[in-house]
Amino acid sequence: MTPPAVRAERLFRFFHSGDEEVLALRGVSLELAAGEWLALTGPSGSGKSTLLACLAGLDEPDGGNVWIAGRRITRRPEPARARLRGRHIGMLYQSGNLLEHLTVAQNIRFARRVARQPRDGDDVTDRLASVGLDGYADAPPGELSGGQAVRAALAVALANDPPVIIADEPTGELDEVTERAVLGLLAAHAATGTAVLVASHSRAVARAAHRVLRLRDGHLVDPGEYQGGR
Ligand SMILES: Nc1ncnc2c1ncn2[C@@H]1O[C@H](COP(=O)(O)OP(=O)(O)OP(=O)(O)O)[C@@H](O)[C@H]1O
Repeated sequence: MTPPAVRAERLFRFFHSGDEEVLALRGVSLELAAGEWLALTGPSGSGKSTLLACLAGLDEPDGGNVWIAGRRITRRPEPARARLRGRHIGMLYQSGNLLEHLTVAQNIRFARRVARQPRDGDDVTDRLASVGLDGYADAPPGELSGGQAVRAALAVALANDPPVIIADEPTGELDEVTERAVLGLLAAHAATGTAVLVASHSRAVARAAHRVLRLRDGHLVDPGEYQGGR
């Protein structure tokens, strides 16, 4: 049987802030199948970013484990986590994952280098066309509009052709029309078998996703109450 694209089992994460202990995740378990698009919602501070960081191996949970395509990414040294992330996960952030001193095309090629992808897939023309950015290969990120920057960031996140996309509030700064276009791109990727996990406050994201999970105070609220439509 094919393992889930993402599986998390009883994740705990604590932070110390002065004398206080913050329980950012309190036993979160979830599964995401290939081709499934999951929206993660919840109030500010409920643990969404912490959960995404633990799933992507950017942060190590204090308890529990995460498997990406059947491979455990937790309890491993950072280089091993980075290798798994490079091979299996595309990360998309609100603040963008573009290096300002490189052009859009150079950003994509650099992301492929980091993920140890072969050079023969370095032609970025198709990649830019697939996110609606034909003709922007030589543009520096600083000259892109907000919507174009998110599209470019998506092309960078997809540079390693990952089976899993993890996005933290990717449309937070976009107008409705541009947000819809970006959600359309994510939907298209889910339709080709990519697992998509998007943390967002946006109702449009929750409406577009196949399934909605809601975090509150570091744990998932009864999912039955929050099923979203396709
Ligand atoms: N590095 C850290 N050190 C201390 N506390 C932290 C750290 N990272 C997160 N927290 C705390 O953990 C809790 C969850 O934070 P997190 O950023 O995951 O929430 P969030 O749901 O993503 O919020 P938002 O929607 O505002 O981005 C918060 O109480 C936050 O203050």
